[in-house]
Amino acid sequence: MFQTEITRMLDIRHPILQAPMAGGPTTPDLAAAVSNAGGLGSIGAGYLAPDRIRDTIREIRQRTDRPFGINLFVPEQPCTSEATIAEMNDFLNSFRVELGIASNPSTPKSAESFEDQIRILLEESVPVVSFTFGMPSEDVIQALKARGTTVLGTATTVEEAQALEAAGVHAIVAQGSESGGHRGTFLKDAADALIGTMALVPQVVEHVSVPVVAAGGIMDGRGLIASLALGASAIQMGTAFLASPESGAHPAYKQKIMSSTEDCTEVTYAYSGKAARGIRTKFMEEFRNYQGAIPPYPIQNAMTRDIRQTAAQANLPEYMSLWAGQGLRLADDRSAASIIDRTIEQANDVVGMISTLGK
Ligand SMILES: Cc1cc2nc3c(=O)[nH]c(=O)nc-3n(C[C@H](O)[C@H](O)[C@H](O)COP(=O)(O)O)c2cc1C
Repeated sequence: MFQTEITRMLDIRHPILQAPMAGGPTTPDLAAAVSNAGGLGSIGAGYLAPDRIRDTIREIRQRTDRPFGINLFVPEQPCTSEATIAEMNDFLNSFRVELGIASNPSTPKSAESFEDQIRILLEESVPVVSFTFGMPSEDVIQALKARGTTVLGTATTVEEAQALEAAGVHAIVAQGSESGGHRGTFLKDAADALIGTMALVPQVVEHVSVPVVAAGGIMDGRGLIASLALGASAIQMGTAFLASPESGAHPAYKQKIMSSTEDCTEVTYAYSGKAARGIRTKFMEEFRNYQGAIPPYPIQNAMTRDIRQTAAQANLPEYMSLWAGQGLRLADDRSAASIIDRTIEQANDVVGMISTLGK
């Protein structure tokens, strides 16, 4: 048993958080399986409409009576010109031709209402709420706390961790640059905040007094013990769960996870306008030739949605966003519960091995 500040704070058996992964991978089945196995299951709800969030929370509650988390994107105020959007649309039309979809002259609706999403979380008294892409207002944090919710923020630098602590979060997810998915960076350019987990975690631990959760490239019990040694109170694993049967990731995406190598991921702005790490695709490669500016998140995300959705329907992973971290070669397709069990077993073995060192 590894008891830490986080296991006590979240009332979980193991210091393992399953990363919220918006866009489909995190299903009620996955979150509940992780929570039932003693970790903290969670749902990436950033793209979900408020009613869908409510339904999802209820579906999780039908499957577990253990704590679980819901994650939201802190909204941004994107600013771009009509000319940038038009130029991007022209470029994207070449992909649309390849996929046989009609050209898309208008910018689709880009984001759910954050206020309405928060209202549902307050009404449902969700056990844990986490945020990425920024800091919610102190009013939001206080309102959640008043409902008994534990609030987590995501930091990619020490400064972001300090800002989140000052805003009142209970704990901080330190997201190293190995991480799959979008960078949570919000106080500087994401390209200037690519700090690896091993360097980031102890620096954040030194500079904040709330517990720290290590994320990025952690795939098993070795990563758990390494993170605890760096001062983290828990780990958050995303890629490790992507190919599990409970994950809602597209079958072609799971297949790519299971067959890829550790050097095939890269950080791209192509799909969403925000830095994110994923398996290299034809879509990403063709963006290397793009000379214009990429509209910021969430505009670019909305502009590429039809391409990603059509590609998923046609089973064409080369046009899909295949977010994954650098540890993906250690991913396996076992059940979420067995991933948790094996992580703890392996962590115990590592502790045994370490205790023999120096004897
Ligand atoms: C497919 C995918 C989607 C993600 N979506 C979110 C999200 O919606 N919210 C969030 O806070 N983090 C998101 N992340 C990042 C994770 O929270 C976490 O930082 C990351 O998975 C840790 O690195 P790992 O993938 O190497 O385990 C996502 C990661 C992946 C792989």
